[in-house]
Amino acid sequence: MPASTKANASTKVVNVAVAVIYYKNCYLLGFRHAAQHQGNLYEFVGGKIEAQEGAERALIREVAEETGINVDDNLMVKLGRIHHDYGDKQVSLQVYQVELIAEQYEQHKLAEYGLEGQALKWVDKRALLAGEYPLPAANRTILQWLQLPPAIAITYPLAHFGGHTDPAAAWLAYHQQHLLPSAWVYVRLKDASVSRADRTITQLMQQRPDIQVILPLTDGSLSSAEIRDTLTSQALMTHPSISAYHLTHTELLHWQHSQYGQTAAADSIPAGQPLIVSCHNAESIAAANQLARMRIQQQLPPVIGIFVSPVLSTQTHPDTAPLGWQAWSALTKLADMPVIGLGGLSPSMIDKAKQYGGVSVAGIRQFL
Ligand SMILES: Nc1nc2c([nH]c(=O)n2[C@@H]2O[C@H](COP(=O)(O)OP(=O)(O)OP(=O)(O)O)[C@@H](O)[C@H]2O)c(=O)[nH]1
Repeated sequence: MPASTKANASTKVVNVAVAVIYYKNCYLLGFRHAAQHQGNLYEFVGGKIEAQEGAERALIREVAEETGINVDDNLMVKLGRIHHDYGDKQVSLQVYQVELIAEQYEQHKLAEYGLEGQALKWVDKRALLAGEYPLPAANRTILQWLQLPPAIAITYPLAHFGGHTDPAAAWLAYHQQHLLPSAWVYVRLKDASVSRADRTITQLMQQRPDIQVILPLTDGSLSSAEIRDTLTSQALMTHPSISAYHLTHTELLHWQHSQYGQTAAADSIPAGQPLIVSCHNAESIAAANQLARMRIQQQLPPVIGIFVSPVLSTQTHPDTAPLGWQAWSALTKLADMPVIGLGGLSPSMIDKAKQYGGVSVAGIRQFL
């Protein structure tokens, strides 16, 4: 690095394109030379975005320069953007997932060194996510993003079982039977009392210890501080099956506009888990980006995804006009975190969602 750049090292933000290259469960890592910034650590392939160069072009160039893999025609799905201050250097990472085709993987799977002499390694996703390969601190958020599955189930409302003498028992029996093995499930029981909902969710997690639960922070009308004050609720919040807390669009905007100021409002969002947020428009995506930046700055578990909805029309919200794939795609470009499609979708639409800029699809009927 030239001396003139060093003088501004702490203030200048370096824009970096990062490629999470994978084939099935194999992920490509490079190893940073000891003399490099964040040296002696693994990294995803990538490098600085040149002036006048977009992130995707930079990524194609860097991948070709560093590995010889031509990803010009590969589908790139944006995962998000991370601003990280290393103290000696500030970086803004624009992170994309790049899925190789079998032929590309076969051609490059035995390469031990890249074109710049750096060591390369294909690693198993499970070991990568378990932290077996030390990466720069900014990459912690990327590993959390990569936990998101391609499909997320959302539970039926209690009213769906209204014809039963004990709707909560029927809700429990149905979901216990129908959730797929190891499913991620956003558990909504907003039409039950909070204590009843929390008891039922706890029972579901006991009966199905394989599932990963996304837990609503509130019942949608009260602040998080006012609910979950029973022992059951407190135990629920820290249950090992909880993968993320969920904030609604309204809660997100409330957080942003809080009369107490953003720091106090942020304190009302529990620190312990990653967050998933619902967004319907550019305004709420901007708020989600703001929340995500704050979580990273405060070294709290990040915002791992946003539901952007409704993509298509749904039976549950027949009066809400759907965004349609094009408008949905335009919204995904604004997000600094992975986007999950919701509204009128089925698990088989994951490839279409990826083409339009999302990483996962979610829903009720087709997912249970
Ligand atoms: N390529 C890559 N860079 C990363 C990752 N995570 C991360 O924080 N970075 C940071 O992003 C910057 C990437 O810059 P770079 O690779 O083009 O440049 P460098 O600092 O290694 O070398 P240079 O300044 O001599 O060109 C570095 O500061 C690096 O620490 C990652 O996963 N891949």
